[in-house]
Amino acid sequence: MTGIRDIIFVTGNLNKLKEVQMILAKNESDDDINLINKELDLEEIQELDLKEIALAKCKQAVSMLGPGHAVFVEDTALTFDELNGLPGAFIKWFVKSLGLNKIVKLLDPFENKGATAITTIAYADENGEYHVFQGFTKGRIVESRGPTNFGWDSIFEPFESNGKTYAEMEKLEKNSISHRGRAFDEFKQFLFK
Ligand SMILES: O=P(O)(O)OP(=O)(O)OP(=O)(O)OC[C@H]1O[C@@H](n2cnc3c(O)ncnc32)[C@H](O)[C@@H]1O
Ligand SMILES: [Mg+2]
Repeated sequence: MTGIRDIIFVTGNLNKLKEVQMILAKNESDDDINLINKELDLEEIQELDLKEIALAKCKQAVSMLGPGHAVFVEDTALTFDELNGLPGAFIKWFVKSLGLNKIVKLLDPFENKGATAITTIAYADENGEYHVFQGFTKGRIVESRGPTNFGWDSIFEPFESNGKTYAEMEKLEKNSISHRGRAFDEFKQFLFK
């Protein structure tokens, strides 16, 4: 499919929105997305299955917006190697209730500080069909370094970043290796295939 398409992104997270706008700003072809942000209060089901969470979020968005729109949501998780998939999607509540320093301390008993950042995108097309895309970035949990304005950016050091935390990286650099950047690579491939 070619041309400009209106796609609604439902999120209340401005940091996320800014990254997604940057990621989608330039396409390889003439195709383009006109990204429309809607801030709807979506309930997040308590689940470990990331695809189920994103799909449930997207279905809620569709029921609030009505049929006929192309709409997507994304849900971002952080899993620790030693905690078998946790905190996963619950990372949001860990950041809110514990704060970054206590999250780092959770891993004190373990030598392995390995973690994986995962973005799951759930997209409902104009015909009401659902599609899911994911991106993964591996790294490790470190003492907080860099600005702390975006979630757990300052305690996650990707293996591909030459020792920088996400928070210490330029946005373009982060997007080029990030969980979000990779999930949107998949999404764009699907949209413009
Ligand atoms: O409205 P939505 O899109 O749901 O936005 P949210 O802030 O609720 O986001 P999530 O449900 O995906 O929760 C993910 C948590 O991880 C944080 N987060 C998301 N992407 C991140 C990134 O790239 N780097 C660091 N923290 C991130 C975010 O601030 C939340 O605390
Ligand atoms: Mg959320």
